[in-house]
Amino acid sequence: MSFKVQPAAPARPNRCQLFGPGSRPQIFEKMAASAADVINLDLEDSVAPGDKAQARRNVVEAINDIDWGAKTLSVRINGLDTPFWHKDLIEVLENAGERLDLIMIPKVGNAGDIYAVDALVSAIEAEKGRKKRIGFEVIIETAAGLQHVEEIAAASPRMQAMSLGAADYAASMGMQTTGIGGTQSNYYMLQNKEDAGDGPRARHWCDPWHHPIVAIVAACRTHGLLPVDGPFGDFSDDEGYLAQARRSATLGMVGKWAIHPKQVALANQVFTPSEEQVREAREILAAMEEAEKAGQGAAVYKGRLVDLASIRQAQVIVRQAEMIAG
Ligand SMILES: C[C@@H](C(=O)SCCNC(=O)CCNC(=O)[C@H](O)C(C)(C)COP(=O)(O)OP(=O)(O)OC[C@H]1O[C@@H](n2cnc3c(N)ncnc32)[C@H](O)[C@@H]1OP(=O)(O)O)[C@H](O)C(=O)O
Ligand SMILES: [Mg+2]
Repeated sequence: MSFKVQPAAPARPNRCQLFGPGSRPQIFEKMAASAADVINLDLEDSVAPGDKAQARRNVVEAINDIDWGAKTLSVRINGLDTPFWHKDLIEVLENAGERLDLIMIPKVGNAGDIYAVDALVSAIEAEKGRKKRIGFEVIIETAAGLQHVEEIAAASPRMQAMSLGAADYAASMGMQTTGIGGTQSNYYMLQNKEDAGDGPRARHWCDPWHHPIVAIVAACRTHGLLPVDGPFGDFSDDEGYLAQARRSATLGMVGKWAIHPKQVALANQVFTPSEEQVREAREILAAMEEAEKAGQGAAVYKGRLVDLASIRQAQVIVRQAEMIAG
């Protein structure tokens, strides 16, 4: 273990973030009634340029008037390369009440982007006498964002979470795909000719999102943030969504976006530890307690080795379950 102890991420559930365009106020009450842990009211890419001003007014009204219960409430502003982002912040933070929790900053390229938003948010908070400090979540969805992922994670004490935005990431990297997340038909390994013999050569699907996911998880875990998987665009493909979410959960992410309400239950299913997983984790902790009493650092559980690292792994699952249960 390094001398610097790994900081804990914010202790709040973040299994599913449900998005809705700020220009579509008819769905806001439905978003509030959903089972998502986090709500993202969008001012960015789901809102046409001509609708930005009205969308800001809709979002302010929704923050002030709708009962969002215990959900984390976030507004996604426009990118710093647009003429919209400063007005998003000024109009929302000057007019919305203390119910707002987070600002989501898209297409972040380096720590300087966070510094700029932090400076403006700090000035508005001070001027308006806002009591609750607004937190930040960011989207890693450009080549520059990925290159600077660690400095971005460390950029401000306001930072709480980081998501992968698969669509803009693919565009920025020049990837040959128009899909938003999931398996890509042309990204495969082909079985050796010799191994296939006379039969057809098998294809093994690779995961084009693996590298950015691991980079985001490592940056988040180093600096105490929540790593989150972004959108899966084909909302008619539940199996595809589940497969993507399971890969992200296995790699350490805590949740995934929903761009349609039917994806909320799928995310909650994957990112809530199952009773079986929790029981097994508790049994491992009990087995290790017995081993420690007997002066041993390792034990056998269901025919396999468990040791001090197994305690830390099991604690991740038990803590997740306890935090979700409240
Ligand atoms: C890719 C990058 C991104 O930016 S992703 C995030 C931005 N995108 C969005 O915010 C889109 C959010 N989703 C929607 O706008 C809609 O869900 C839709 C357009 C995808 C589909 O809407 P539609 O109304 O056609 O869908 P129906 O199946 O008819 O709806 C059924 C029912 O649900 C209600 N509904 C629809 N959407 C939502 C929602 N988001 N939340 C809550 N409820 C919703 C709808 O009103 C219907 O209700 P009913 O009539 O049954 O009462 C990323 O940055 C990257 O780069 O990767
Ligand atoms: Mg995007």
